[in-house]
Amino acid sequence: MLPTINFTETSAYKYLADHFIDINKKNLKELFAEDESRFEKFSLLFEEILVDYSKNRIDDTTLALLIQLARECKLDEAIKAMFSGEEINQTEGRPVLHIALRNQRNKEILVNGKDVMPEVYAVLDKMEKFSNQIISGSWKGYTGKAITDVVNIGIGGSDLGPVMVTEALRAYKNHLNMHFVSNIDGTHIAETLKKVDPETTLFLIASKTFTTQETMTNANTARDWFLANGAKKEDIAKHFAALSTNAKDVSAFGIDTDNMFEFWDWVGGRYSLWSAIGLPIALSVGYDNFKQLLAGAHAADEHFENAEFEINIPVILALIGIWYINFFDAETQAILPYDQYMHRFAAYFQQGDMESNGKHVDRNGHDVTYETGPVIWGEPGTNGQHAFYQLIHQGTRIIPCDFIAPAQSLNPIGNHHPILLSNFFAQTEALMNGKTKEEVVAELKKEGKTAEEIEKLAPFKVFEGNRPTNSILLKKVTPFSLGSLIALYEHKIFVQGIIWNIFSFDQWGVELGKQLAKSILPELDNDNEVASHDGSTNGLINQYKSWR
Ligand SMILES: O=P(O)(O)OC[C@H]1O[C@@H](O)[C@H](O)[C@@H](O)[C@@H]1O
Repeated sequence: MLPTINFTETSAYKYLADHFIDINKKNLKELFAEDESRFEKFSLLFEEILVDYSKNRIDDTTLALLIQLARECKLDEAIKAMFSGEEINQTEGRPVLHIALRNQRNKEILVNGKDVMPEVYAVLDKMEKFSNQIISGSWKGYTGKAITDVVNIGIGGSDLGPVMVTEALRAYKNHLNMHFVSNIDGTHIAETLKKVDPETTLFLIASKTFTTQETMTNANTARDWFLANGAKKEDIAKHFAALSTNAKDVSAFGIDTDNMFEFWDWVGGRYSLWSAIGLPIALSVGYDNFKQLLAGAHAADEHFENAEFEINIPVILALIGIWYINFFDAETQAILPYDQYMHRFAAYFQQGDMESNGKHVDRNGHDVTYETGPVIWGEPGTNGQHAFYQLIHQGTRIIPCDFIAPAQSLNPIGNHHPILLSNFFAQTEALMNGKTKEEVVAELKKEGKTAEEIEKLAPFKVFEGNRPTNSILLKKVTPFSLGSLIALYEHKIFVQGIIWNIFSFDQWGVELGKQLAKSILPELDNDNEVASHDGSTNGLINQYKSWR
């Protein structure tokens, strides 16, 4: 059982509320001027990842109080509970053990008294064998040709993780063409099927439950297309595999359970890229790289489980997030990778964070009286700079940002990388220091503007600065470093959920829309006017019927 402490009733929270009044008067520039050792104090090096959190509106007292808050909320007990396989997903009656999927030290992890590691290793072995066969071409399609294209059909956690990682590790990929179909919109599968040949395509049907409407509809369409283009039912075994926890429905679909890669209900969908759901990753970059990804995540798990809170990256990042959300009223958090390969990283953690911590009921079943999970968003730099950074620099809202960049480029062409990184460094500096009126006036004078022009223009050119950022500098994006980075973010989400006293591993909020869609679908079968809903929904459905 997880602790159920209301963090706003802890003494640390009360001290933080007082301390906030002081910090809120200070700006980051002053904090740096006051303390020359901020960077040394407020940065952590883990493996080949440097996390600099010194450009945050914190000082020694803030951090000490935030850590006291974590202690009062019994974060240490919660971490132990997760790592030891307790049923911490209490609303679904399950443990939360993505850490077991990357456990590399042959340590037993017990679920209901049974060690899950032998099963985990058995599936990994099966993934290794299968991915080697597909990559080497020894696995043949129904006409004897090797597989050239892999189409992963899945949605949410059964899509976003593999998409994000295969893109982030594109520099490591082999000859296989990877495709991902998630949307129920027929366009997604139609456009994908135009690109592939049934004789050389492998379909992976990725669904934890094997009941998700979008995935099953897309899977049926793919199977129909396969059978309509020359293949026979018995050929399905060579071209369809399932990644699922639901063996019964997998075989009812017609997939041989030999081609089923299993995982378990203790793996949450949005934490499942480390499981059989990661098969497209193993296919795209090879099994050894997939194992490196797991190894990187495992290293981060060990850090999270064992490091003192003062030097624990997920704990520090989570607490700083709470500082902004619950004291500065920040509503969003931007994730800004300066790495084109990581272009889906923010989208991935949109699900990871928002589906985990978008909750308004605490672990006692009561409405919370404070804000919980932030809106997560972001795009890769420098694209974002030319689009939405205006609001980050000069808007009215505080938007804490994580800037992420690799020191070494996987495509070191000309001076692209130094230019990219000069922007990465410049942005956090600009956000922190801003530009004063005096600086603006001096600049305008230099440009030869008149006193009148200067007076008019100056207010618009002032940057107040004092805008907080974390900088995460990786030596290089490798399967190992990416695995670590993802796991650090996962654990950050866990820590925030513990402090907010919410359940981070269920997602009841996605069910209502699904239920209503199911009840509306039969109403769309005929042209009768609908009157069973509210006026707006009736009006929309009836207009749709008149236009289709
Ligand atoms: O893997 P499944 O069972 O098809 O589920 C896909 C997604 O379904 C969504 O409804 C859930 O909110 C996600 O968490 C999940 O990842």
